Amino acid sequence: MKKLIIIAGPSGVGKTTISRYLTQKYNIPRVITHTTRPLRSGEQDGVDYYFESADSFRQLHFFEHVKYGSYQYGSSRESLQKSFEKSDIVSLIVETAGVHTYLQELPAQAVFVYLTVSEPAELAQRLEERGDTKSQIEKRLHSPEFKRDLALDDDLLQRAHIIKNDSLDAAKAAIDQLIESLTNV
Ligand SMILES: Nc1nc2c(ncn2[C@@H]2O[C@H](COP(=O)(O)OP(=O)(O)O)[C@@H](O)[C@H]2O)c(=O)[nH]1
Ligand SMILES: Nc1ncnc2c1ncn2[C@@H]1O[C@H](COP(=O)(O)OP(=O)(O)O)[C@@H](O)[C@H]1O
Repeated sequence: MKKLIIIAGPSGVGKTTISRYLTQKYNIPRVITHTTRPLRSGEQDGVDYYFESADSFRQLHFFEHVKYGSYQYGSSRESLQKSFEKSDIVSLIVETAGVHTYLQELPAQAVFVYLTVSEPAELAQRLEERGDTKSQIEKRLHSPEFKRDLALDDDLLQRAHIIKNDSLDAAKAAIDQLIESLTNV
């Protein structure tokens, strides 16, 4: 059975870090999604996202898409298929509306991982260390989407594997356990 590990959580919590760990340790590819937001320093088109214009974004075939902050984000059917051609287990980073869509549309395949931290105030510092500018951080932290993704509704809470990422080593150990449980069935 194919499995889609859906990773969600607020900005700076470690979604990208954990998905990279899955690729490095388990060869689990990430479904590359599409966005109209500009590249951050260090990001690459086709690796971190497919960076789109408003026009090119409109022409894609989306499984689901959302507006987050000032930009559009979406996962295309093509990208999902491409990842499943490489591996039976793939990961996908989406915000919580996207999680709802996948849990509804692919209930048997979707494995939902929600990352948290004990001190949300630490997230701003992580974003700063990542190299986000002060104005990007301010905008993000004040967006309604960021505030919403600090917690889960009851529906999502029931389906979530909640992993605390205060310590990266502890989070990786929790992910290791999850992967073991998926590959032992
Ligand atoms: N629903 C949905 N959300 C996405 C998709 N791609 C990225 N996101 C979410 O968009 C939000 C903003 O992503 P990004 O600008 O990279 O910021 P970051 O969370 O600080 O790394 C994050 O919560 C992502 O999970 C997508 O294809 N669909
Ligand atoms: N447990 C942790 N403790 C401290 N810093 C972390 C931890 N996990 C990730 N980071 C760092 O925090 C920053 C944000 O992580 P990232 O994976 O980009 O978050 P997200 O994709 O959820 O926005 C990165 O610089 C990353 O190296």
